[in-house]
Amino acid sequence: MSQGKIVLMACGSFSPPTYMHLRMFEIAKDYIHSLGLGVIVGGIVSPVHDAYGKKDLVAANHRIAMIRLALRSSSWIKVSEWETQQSGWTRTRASMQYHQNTINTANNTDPPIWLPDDILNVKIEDQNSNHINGNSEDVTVKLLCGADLLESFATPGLWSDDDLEAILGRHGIVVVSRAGSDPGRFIYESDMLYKYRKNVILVTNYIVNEVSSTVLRRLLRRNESAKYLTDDNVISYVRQNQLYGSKANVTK
Ligand SMILES: Nc1ncnc2c1ncn2[C@@H]1O[C@H](COP(=O)(O)OP(=O)(O)OP(=O)(O)O)[C@@H](O)[C@H]1O
Ligand SMILES: NC(=O)c1ccc[n+]([C@@H]2O[C@H](COP(=O)(O)O)[C@@H](O)[C@H]2O)c1
Repeated sequence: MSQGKIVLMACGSFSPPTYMHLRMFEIAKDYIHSLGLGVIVGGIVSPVHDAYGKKDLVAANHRIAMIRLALRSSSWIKVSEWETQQSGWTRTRASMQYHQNTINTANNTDPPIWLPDDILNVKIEDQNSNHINGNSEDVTVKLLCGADLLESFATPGLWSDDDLEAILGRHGIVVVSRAGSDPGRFIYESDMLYKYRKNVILVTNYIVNEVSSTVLRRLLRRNESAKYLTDDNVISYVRQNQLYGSKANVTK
């Protein structure tokens, strides 16, 4: 069953970005194409606003610069600065709607499509909010996430039921497995996820890789080597700017 044109959107801190943050786009794209579940026409990395306030969240300008460095070799994944430019934290549902509306308003041409970066910088008030599911040629923005983010749906008070209904019902999500997670069981045990299970694409990552931003930050602040866990340019950027307690003169 084809679901038409899809843009994958990953939200998170990306503080700093790791290879796995980008690898999950490739794994998801291959899976969706191999099963004919849709046509991936783009990928968006949407870093969270500074006001999200998570521990070790460095300023958005640094996180965006690092994501750009890590994405230099990608032809289809782009960073969106939009969330970071709002006056505060934006709920994921609103961000997905904004990006979907923007893409569909600006771009109803044949794939491969992509938008110039400046289109992603428009304010939400400028958007036509009635665009969702209006045209069969429209792009659907789906949330791309690891199984831990899916499991956060059950954290009391973190996600509203309305938002989950919209994300699952109108957009859909693509979940990449992580070590120790059982997303299939998690979906079965959640009434909300079970109701919308046909809009949840579960992707098994057989090449398990548990690199995380936490692991990278630990290595960097201890001035140990973080090489081959993220792009060399990201590591250099971290050291040059002495982020996460790292030192500028370390070369490994
Ligand atoms: N190793 C991984 N495998 C699958 N998904 C991952 C992996 N690392 C991160 N992700 C996913 O990337 C997205 C962004 O995550 P986030 O920025 O919180 O990264 P993180 O590395 O888990 O961060 P931190 O260690 O700071 O909590 C989330 O959907 C998360 O599930
Ligand atoms: N209600 C919501 O929309 C909601 C709740 C919690 C986290 N999130 C998003 O999930 C991501 C979580 O990132 P971390 O895993 O780095 O904390 C962020 O992009 C954040 O905005 C959204």
